[in-house]
Amino acid sequence: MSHSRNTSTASKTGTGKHPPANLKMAHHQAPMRHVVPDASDYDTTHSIEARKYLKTYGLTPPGVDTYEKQNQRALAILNSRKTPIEKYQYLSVLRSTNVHLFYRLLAKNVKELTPLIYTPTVGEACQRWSELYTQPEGMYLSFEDRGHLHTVIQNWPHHDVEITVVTDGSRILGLGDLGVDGMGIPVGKLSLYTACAGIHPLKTLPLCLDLGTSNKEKREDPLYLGSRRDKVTAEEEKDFLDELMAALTERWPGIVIQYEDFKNPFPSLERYQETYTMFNDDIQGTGAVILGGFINAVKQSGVAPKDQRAVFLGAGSAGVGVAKQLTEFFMKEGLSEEEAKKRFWLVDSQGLVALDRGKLADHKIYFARDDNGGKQYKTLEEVVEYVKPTILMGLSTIGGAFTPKILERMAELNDRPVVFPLSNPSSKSECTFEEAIKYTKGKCLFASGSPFPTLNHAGKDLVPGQGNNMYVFPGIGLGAILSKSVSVTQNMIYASAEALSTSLLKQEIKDNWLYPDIRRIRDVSVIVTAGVIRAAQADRVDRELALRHLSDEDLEEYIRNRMYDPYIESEKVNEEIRELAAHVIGSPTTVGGAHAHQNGTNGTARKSSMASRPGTANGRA
Ligand SMILES: NC(=O)C1=CN([C@@H]2O[C@H](COP(=O)(O)OP(=O)(O)OC[C@H]3O[C@@H](n4cnc5c(N)ncnc54)[C@H](O)[C@@H]3O)[C@@H](O)[C@H]2O)C=CC1
Ligand SMILES: CC(=O)C(=O)O
Ligand SMILES: [Mg+2]
Repeated sequence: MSHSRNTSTASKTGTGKHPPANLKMAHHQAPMRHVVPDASDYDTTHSIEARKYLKTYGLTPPGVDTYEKQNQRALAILNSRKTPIEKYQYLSVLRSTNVHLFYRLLAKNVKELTPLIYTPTVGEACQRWSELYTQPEGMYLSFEDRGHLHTVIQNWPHHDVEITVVTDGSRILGLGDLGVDGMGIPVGKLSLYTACAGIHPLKTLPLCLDLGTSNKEKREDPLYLGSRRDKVTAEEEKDFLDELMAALTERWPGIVIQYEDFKNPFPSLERYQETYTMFNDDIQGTGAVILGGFINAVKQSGVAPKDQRAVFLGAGSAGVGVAKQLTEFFMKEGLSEEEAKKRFWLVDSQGLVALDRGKLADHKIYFARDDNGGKQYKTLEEVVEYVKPTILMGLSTIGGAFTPKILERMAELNDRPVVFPLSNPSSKSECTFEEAIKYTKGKCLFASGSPFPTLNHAGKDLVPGQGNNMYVFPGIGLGAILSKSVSVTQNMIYASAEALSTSLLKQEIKDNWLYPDIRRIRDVSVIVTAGVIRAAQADRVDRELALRHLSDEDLEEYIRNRMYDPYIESEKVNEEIRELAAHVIGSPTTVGGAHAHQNGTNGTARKSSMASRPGTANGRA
């Protein structure tokens, strides 16, 4: 697993200017490490002297790879795997056996690989987690562990965790309650934290809570690896989470905690958001990412906020989270709160959410309509006819719910209808990009939760936007970590959306994109992180006060320099050898008792190819 028992190369020996005392060598003594190698120590790019130093010499084939060759081999193996789930499995093995190679590969192929480690493939991986389980990739805490969570958490082998993504598996994407099989989500989200925001992989903790499952099929599946109990009550969950939050922050006081894919996450957000450095990705991250794209959509559609009419299919955590975030935007654009919230019509499995419909869940009341004249609108089609929306959002988990008829109607009603089918994975998307383009005759402003391929329409290549919280959560988390925020405020969330909306290049704007190219995600995450840090400062929740005095440019540079880079990480072992060699008088190139060889093209002075490149966002509009 990527979180192997041994600490990283860096933490074993230190990477500061002076080698630790126990590694200082007397004359003629060979430098050597007296620790068990960890998985990435077997990297085939390591030089011969590095292998001797790491005591992995003879344990890998004798040839020394270049990064390029190694990438090529890994890609060829990946491409030879036929199905997405087989590719997912190969990538999981790679992350466990050579974490830096995994992230080098991901960095170079982020657009191609993200759908394999994240939505949509992670959905199937979760559905089949117990069937396919081969290796530990995170931490599981069970309801039976209550009272002892603090002790169990001590078993996590890494001492410096900065961020955790925690789920109880009760609403995994649009796939329902998958119990502990939901572990794929924290693993996938944290891989994106590392790839997109450069949080060191060993500082991330994927966490899955086994609080039982309401999924009978799982409970009766002989291979299922969770407890067979039904879902615990809301009260029991609350007590468990109270203990969890205390235990996590006791072991790692600065930890940022991201809640993910809980069936009803509103109570925990309300309970912890001011006390802990936490946020809920499905409510807040999704709200922010959709606002970020929506700000750009408004510019293109030219419809003023007061004239917008938004119909949402789905009134759960994501639906309400997005509607709340857009409400805040409308208010900043000059509408009163009452006027702003009246721009929204939410539809759930019972139809239009209206006050006179009967008892409503607490989180739906804010947007419940009181102007429906006693009439209940049961279907989306009826609501579209009644509201005549400018915006159609899908956060319902119902694949295909945006029917050809509804899409055609949106195009009749608007010059540029906003159509965002945001449910995941692809099978749950309310429509495909192809359907949206076909039935709106290419008029719609489109973003989907899961990726769809580029299309040619009327002789023009159209690129679908991906309205997925992956554009913001890495920056929200990194911003909270670097600013050492005591909490994640609403202004920090809003700032992530605004920053995202400004991250497009001139060409991307010219091409009518709503979101930046995913291949630039690290640059985008720097911009989002900077926005989040500035908001933390404005709210005075930051504790890294020195950052307040940095110019915007210096702040971005500061962020870049703190991002994990898998190339630099792999070079650390060479750095250590150089430092040690400098202390071995008369044998600067003699390591492990053997004569040193040159390490091919992987020169130790190699510059990062990912981060630390100031000015990469120069073309930004
Ligand atoms: N694109 C993105 O970044 C994100 C997408 N999502 C997706 O949004 C979807 C919903 O997530 P949550 O809101 O957290 O789930 P949730 O379970 O809290 O809400 C689902 C909502 O859909 C409604 N619904 C269910 N069946 C329906 C039907 N037949 N007709 C109309 N409405 C129906 C439910 O009544 C509920 O209001 C999921 O598919 C999830 O993957 C969630 C977070 C982020
Ligand atoms: C993207 C995401 O967080 C979800 O679908 O739940
Ligand atoms: Mg989610």
